[in-house]
Amino acid sequence: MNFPVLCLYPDRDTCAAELAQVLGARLRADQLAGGRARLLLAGGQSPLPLLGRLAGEALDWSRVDLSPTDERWVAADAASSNLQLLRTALPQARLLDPRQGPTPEQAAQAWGEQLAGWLPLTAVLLGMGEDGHIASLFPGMPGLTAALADGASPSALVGAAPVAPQVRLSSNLALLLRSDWLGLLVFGGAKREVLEAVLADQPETRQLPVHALVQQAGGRLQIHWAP
Ligand SMILES: O=C1O[C@H](COP(=O)(O)O)[C@@H](O)[C@H](O)[C@H]1O
Repeated sequence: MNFPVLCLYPDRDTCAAELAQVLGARLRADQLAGGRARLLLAGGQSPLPLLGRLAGEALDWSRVDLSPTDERWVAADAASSNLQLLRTALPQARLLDPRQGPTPEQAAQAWGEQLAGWLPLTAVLLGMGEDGHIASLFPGMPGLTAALADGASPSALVGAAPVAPQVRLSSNLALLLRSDWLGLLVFGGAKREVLEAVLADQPETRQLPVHALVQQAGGRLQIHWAP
């Protein structure tokens, strides 16, 4: 396996500023090439310092297609909605709501089909939980093996979180990997310990979704970490 690229920063603001520039440059390049830029961003807390800075990048946001990497099955405007997080920070982007159907299964199917039409993506920025989950692919959840399978068709699925809101929608790993730029944003000491164990291929980490990400993406993955 080629090792992921590790980018270590002294603090979260420095990390966010650097990432905003990197992502802005990627999105601009696809727009200058005459197309639309296509971006998937993690939800949760970690992207917060990044999003405001990203909004300040000189881009034609109306030509950026944006979707969360995963979503909680809550109202689109709920405080815990990943879409709401993105909509608040980047209102001018063309946002794709993962709620593309009346049930989680129907929504995941239709959302996955729309995302598959965006491939290859310009950039994907993932987050990670302390339990080693990425997007809404949680350790031990039903359907995890298929969701992480190398060579699966890019799609979306219904995920199951151990904490509320438990019903999730998530891109599968194959879809997340179909990106010209792939990053993992990780803050804090506890998550760093998880990552170091994964990078050392310690046996107890081999069932973790982030382990599958590291193994399958290898040197294409950039890990951005700050305390
Ligand atoms: O539930 C989720 O968790 C992860 C990690 O979130 P964080 O708050 O610890 O940064 C996130 O990447 C994912 O998109 C989200 O739905």
